[in-house]
Amino acid sequence: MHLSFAPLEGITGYRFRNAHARWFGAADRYFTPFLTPNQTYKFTSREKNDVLPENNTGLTIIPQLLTNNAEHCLWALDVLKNQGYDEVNLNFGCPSGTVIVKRKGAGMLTDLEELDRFLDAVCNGFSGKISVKTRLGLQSSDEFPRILDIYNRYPLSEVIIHARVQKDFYTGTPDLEAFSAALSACRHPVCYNGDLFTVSDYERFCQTFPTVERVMLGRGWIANPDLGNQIRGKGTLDKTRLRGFHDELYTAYRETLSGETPVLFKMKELWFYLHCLFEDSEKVLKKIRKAKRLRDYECAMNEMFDHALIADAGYRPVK
Ligand SMILES: Cc1cc2nc3c(=O)[nH]c(=O)nc-3n(C[C@H](O)[C@H](O)[C@H](O)COP(=O)(O)O)c2cc1C
Repeated sequence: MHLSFAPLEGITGYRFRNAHARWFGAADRYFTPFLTPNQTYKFTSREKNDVLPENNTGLTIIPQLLTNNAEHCLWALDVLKNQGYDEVNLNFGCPSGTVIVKRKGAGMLTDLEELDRFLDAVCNGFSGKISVKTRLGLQSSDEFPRILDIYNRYPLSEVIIHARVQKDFYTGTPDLEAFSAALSACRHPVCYNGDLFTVSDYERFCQTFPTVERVMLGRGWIANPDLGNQIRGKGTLDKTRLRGFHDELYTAYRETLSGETPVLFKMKELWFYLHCLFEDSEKVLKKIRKAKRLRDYECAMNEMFDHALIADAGYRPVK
């Protein structure tokens, strides 16, 4: 099975990916959180840093773009190609309201003629590989057959399906029936994404879909950074490695972000997921979330590491 680390904006940037790979072994591929090419024809420094080859040494990285403008997209593909990336992923899945109103992300699924024109221009203008990460539709997965007809017209290297529709955001359960229909009808390699949080989730999925060779894991792999190894039957999560991972990431944020507030913000986001690994973590998580200074954070974080680890932990949303 090919395991891809899903992009989570604000979390799985280059510092996270490097620390993850060092302490838990690299994912087969890491997708970057979306970069947003626009009329400035410039990436922000955050975006530049995230794809800089020297910030991603030894990792297989697929940069992801969020745009509905073919010219901006082709510019970005060219810049990325010159940096050595011969494969780029297009985001047709972001459900956020501010993205949808601009007809980007899952908003690209609103007007299928526009989607067709966009893919036509981008696929004809770029010689590298293009994959898409998509939702099943906006309101209903009944929309997907028509969307897939369009994907099937272009030489995409992969279709990654987050088996939900836009209006679900991240709630409810993935629509496996619609995924199954998509799997049969798609002429490209298909990668499944959605709610594989534990080894048992993964095994159940493989039993249901024995022909699927690619899955993408997001929240579950962040909540349990050892999930990939556990899926491969060689995971041995222990606090030493987890602490090493934490400390490397914490140090990297302190060295590269200015001031305590952005560092605290990043660490709080990480613990939103990571606390799932620890027994009785709710109270300590609250302390982490309330920390206003790094020294408060360190106290709360040390207290968290005093808690026992849960053996078969998986991501669970905070109540
Ligand atoms: C906070 C957050 C940020 C995300 N950022 C991105 C992103 O930049 N690009 C993208 O394609 N998907 C993004 N996603 C969606 C994930 O990549 C993934 O599709 C989703 O979490 C479902 O997979 P999972 O159930 O394994 O987590 C984001 C999700 C969350 C919760």
